[in-house]
Amino acid sequence: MMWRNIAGFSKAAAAAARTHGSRRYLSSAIPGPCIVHKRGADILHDPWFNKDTGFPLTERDRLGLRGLLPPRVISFEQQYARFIESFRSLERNTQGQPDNVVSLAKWRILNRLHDRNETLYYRVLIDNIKDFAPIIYTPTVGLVCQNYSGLYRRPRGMYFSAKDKGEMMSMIYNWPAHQVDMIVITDGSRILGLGDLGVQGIGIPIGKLDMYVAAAGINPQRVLPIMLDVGTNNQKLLQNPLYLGLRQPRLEGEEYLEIVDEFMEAAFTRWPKAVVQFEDFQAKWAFETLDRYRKKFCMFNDDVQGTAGVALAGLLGTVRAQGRPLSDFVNQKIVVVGAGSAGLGVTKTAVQAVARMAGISFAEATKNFYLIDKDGLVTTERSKLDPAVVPFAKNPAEIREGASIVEVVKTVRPHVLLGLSGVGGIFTEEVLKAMRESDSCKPAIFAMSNPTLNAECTAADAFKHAGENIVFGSGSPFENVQLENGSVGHVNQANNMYLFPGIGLGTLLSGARIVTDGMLLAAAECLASYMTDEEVQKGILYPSINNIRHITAEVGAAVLRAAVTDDIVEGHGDVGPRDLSHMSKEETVDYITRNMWFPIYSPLVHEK
Ligand SMILES: NC(=O)c1ccc[n+]([C@@H]2O[C@H](COP(=O)([O-])OP(=O)(O)OC[C@H]3O[C@@H](n4cnc5c(N)ncnc54)[C@H](O)[C@@H]3O)[C@@H](O)[C@H]2O)c1
Ligand SMILES: O=C(O)C[C@H](O)C(=O)O
Ligand SMILES: [Mg+2]
Repeated sequence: MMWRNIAGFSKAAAAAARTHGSRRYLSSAIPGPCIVHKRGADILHDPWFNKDTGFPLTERDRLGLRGLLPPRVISFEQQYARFIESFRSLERNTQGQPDNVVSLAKWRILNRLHDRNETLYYRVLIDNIKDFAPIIYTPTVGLVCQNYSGLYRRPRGMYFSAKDKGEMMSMIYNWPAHQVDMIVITDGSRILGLGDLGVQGIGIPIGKLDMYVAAAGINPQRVLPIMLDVGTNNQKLLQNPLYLGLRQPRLEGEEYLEIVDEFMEAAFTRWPKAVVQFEDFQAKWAFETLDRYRKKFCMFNDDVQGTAGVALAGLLGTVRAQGRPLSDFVNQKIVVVGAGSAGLGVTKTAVQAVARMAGISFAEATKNFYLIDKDGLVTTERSKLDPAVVPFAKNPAEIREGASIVEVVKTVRPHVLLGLSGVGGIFTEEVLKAMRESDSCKPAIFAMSNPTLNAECTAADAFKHAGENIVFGSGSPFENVQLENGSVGHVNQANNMYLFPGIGLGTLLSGARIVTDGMLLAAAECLASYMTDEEVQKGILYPSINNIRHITAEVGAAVLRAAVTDDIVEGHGDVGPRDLSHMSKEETVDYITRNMWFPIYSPLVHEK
């Protein structure tokens, strides 16, 4: 495995490395120079520029590095092989140890490389994305956030706290990069299904931006993870002497919004062309901030909008998996468990799709959708109904208010059971067995909550109890399941990682100043049509993560073209709006691909 990667290594470098930052190569194999304003040891301590033992002798002379490194120059390929070898040896040495211990050990070795040499780090990440995504992203990133105060060694990203009120406009200039393209921001209030983790939630923007670099080829010098620390309501953290965030309850109401407003103004004042992704905000603030900013700033909420697109692609895939035409989507009965930022985002988007396909009103299109929250089935009988769920509340004459998941499944016999509740194991044996009576010939079960222990069920249990003919998706990765009938039960990772990198990149390269519904729908449709009928009929709804750069280029192109249709593109760099609007679909994909950063060592040129 390792050697296959390394064998493909230099060819991939020549083919994929067309640009490094904004600098174009003279030929596809020769990297353009990279300007550095430091010299000597300062370069070795800067992960953006550091090449460790890889600095050629001439560069060591030019940059004042001679004598600061062991004499032998080690090639990038050798450094790569050395890292992979130490990773494999860590795997061997930790065999038999508890999963959490092994996962954190793997995260640490990758994180150390990240802190030391970003070029090598991103290269090993891109080439081994299937193995490494579960470490730097979901599910291990959840464990990292839970243990962040103990794991903390060096800062990464920026921290804006409630104590910084009035200072943010100047603070934002403390960030060392002149250009920032992608910002991922959280307030730590709903980290995966792990709840309020306060300042420790910074791991999520870091992991998401690592995926931006790996999947979308955003230059790592132009990404910015942001933690908005407005306090925490997590008592355990407040009592932990090692906790690194503000020791106060979360700000609420106007006080809270003033902090977010100030950050948004500061960020867009310094980088007017950046794209901001909101991530893991508790539902009330996820919806409120989306409403507040989406017409004013170039932003989107990944949990609400990215998840909705990935789920819609999965739902359309399940119709194809049944061997039915896509138009049959309007007849699918869908039970959604979880009515928070993700569950509501998914339900609303799926209902809109039904309304569009069937040519009926939104209200009529809700007929086949059943929404369940912590108090059971949501009906109009519920007292203090949250306005956001009102459109989906059922008539209690159909099924009683507060009906349990199993009751709803037994009564409705849904085609799809989709979980976004954050509660591990609530698709119990009884619930899964009830899905055997589904009206679908290929019932679908999506246990989308993260991380792994919060999934509504495991893949193995789903195939065991609901039947071997099901289609299965989960937010966190699970191994495929060997079925008793000799075939393989395919596990789909129904995770917004398939869309957010393309949404961000397509938006950035279009120069659009907002993210429209049309752009988001185009992203979902692109993902939905990515798989062949043959694959979908085998239960494979999403592509392999190994193809993530290709998927992202396609999704990015779809997003950009939708922005052209919406007439909101302003262009990017030398490419103006007219150029964008004249590009064919293939040219758009090519334009997106050429703008992806690829990690190789560029000659460093010192400038004062
Ligand atoms: N796979 C993905 O791409 C993806 C994307 C976004 C969110 N998620 C996951 O979805 C989960 C929920 O995220 P969110 O932002 O919507 O959270 P949220 O807190 O906004 O919503 C959770 C919802 O689940 C309901 N719920 C709680 N306990 C329940 C129970 N026992 N039975 C039924 N419903 C119950 C709550 O009432 C609420 O409506 C998290 O685990 C998150 O990691 C996954
Ligand atoms: O972070 C993920 O893996 C997906 C999603 O954004 C989540 O909040 O669970
Ligand atoms: Mg999220």
